[in-house]
Amino acid sequence: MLRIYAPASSANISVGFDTLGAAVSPIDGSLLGDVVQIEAINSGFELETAGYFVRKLPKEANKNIVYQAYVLFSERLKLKGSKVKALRLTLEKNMPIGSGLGSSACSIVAALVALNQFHDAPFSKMELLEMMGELEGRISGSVHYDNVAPCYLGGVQLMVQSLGNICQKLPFFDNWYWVLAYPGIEVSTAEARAILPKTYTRQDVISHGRHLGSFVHACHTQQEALAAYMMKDVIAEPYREKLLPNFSEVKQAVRDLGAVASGISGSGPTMFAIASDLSIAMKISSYLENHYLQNNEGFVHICKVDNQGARNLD
Ligand SMILES: Nc1ncnc2c1ncn2[C@@H]1O[C@H](COP(=O)(O)OP(=O)(O)OP(=O)(O)O)[C@@H](O)[C@H]1O
Ligand SMILES: N[C@@H](CCO)C(=O)O
Repeated sequence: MLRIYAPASSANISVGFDTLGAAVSPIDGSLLGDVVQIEAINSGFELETAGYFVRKLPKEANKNIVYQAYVLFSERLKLKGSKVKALRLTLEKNMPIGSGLGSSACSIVAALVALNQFHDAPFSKMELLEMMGELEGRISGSVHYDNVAPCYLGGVQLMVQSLGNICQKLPFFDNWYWVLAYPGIEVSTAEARAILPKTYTRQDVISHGRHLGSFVHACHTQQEALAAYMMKDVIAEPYREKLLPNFSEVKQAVRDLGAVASGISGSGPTMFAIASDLSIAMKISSYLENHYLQNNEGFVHICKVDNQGARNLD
């Protein structure tokens, strides 16, 4: 029996819409992600579901993205001249849906990594990642890798999507704490994408290029202050902030508490704030608990970048 854990991720990092994403793990050692278990059975295929957020999943099994991952994996395996084994998949759905923490990515990545290992790795990393992107595209309406890539491979990933590589790992700042606050409400990624403009002004395009280029340069040259300063979003945040409760007020407050950067995690409603010091991260965490959470499904975690990505639990 195999048990694969796939961690939460924070896409965009303000400055890299659809092109940057970080895998994250709570510093208290708790697991923030989905788990997929796979075991051999005598014949056919079975899907079981468990976990706190299972009640939020579609009732029809074939709408569960884990089922679709199984179908896609089987089709691709057939193209390689092999057949899928008889197996039972169990999804432990620990991640809230529509959270901005890459919930569907966690399920997709855990399922495909488990299926690949169970069949003795017929697919390369990039082949598997391409399938992950396809499945993520079915959910959000367009293929984007900024959750699945870090969730699968760990670290902060830049989507290069060229010359045989979907992504490459960026050097980052080991001392940065990510305070992630999920308010407990749902924002659909597809809807949060639909409200974005179809075109941007030349000024926005120039600003975006300058911010992203400078951010990547700052990561490579380890200029922490420059990287934090460049974490500005002209593509999504101005149009999405209305989907988040009191976003601009809360953003200002976490800045006043010492966050070096803050913004929307993925398509929201989770907010992230970055602190280079644990005591500041703790102050921000308690502020967000008291001022950003909307109900008792919400939570705040102080995290660091998870450099491992998807992994075996046993
Ligand atoms: N295993 C699964 N996990 C999460 N969502 C699933 C799963 N299977 C099917 N879905 C459906 O996919 C959609 C996920 O929506 P959406 O992309 O907004 O959420 P998300 O992946 O949780 O977003 P985010 O990346 O912001 O966390 C929902 O309609 C949900 O019912
Ligand atoms: N880059 C995607 C991430 C979705 O989690 C978006 O912002 O729509």
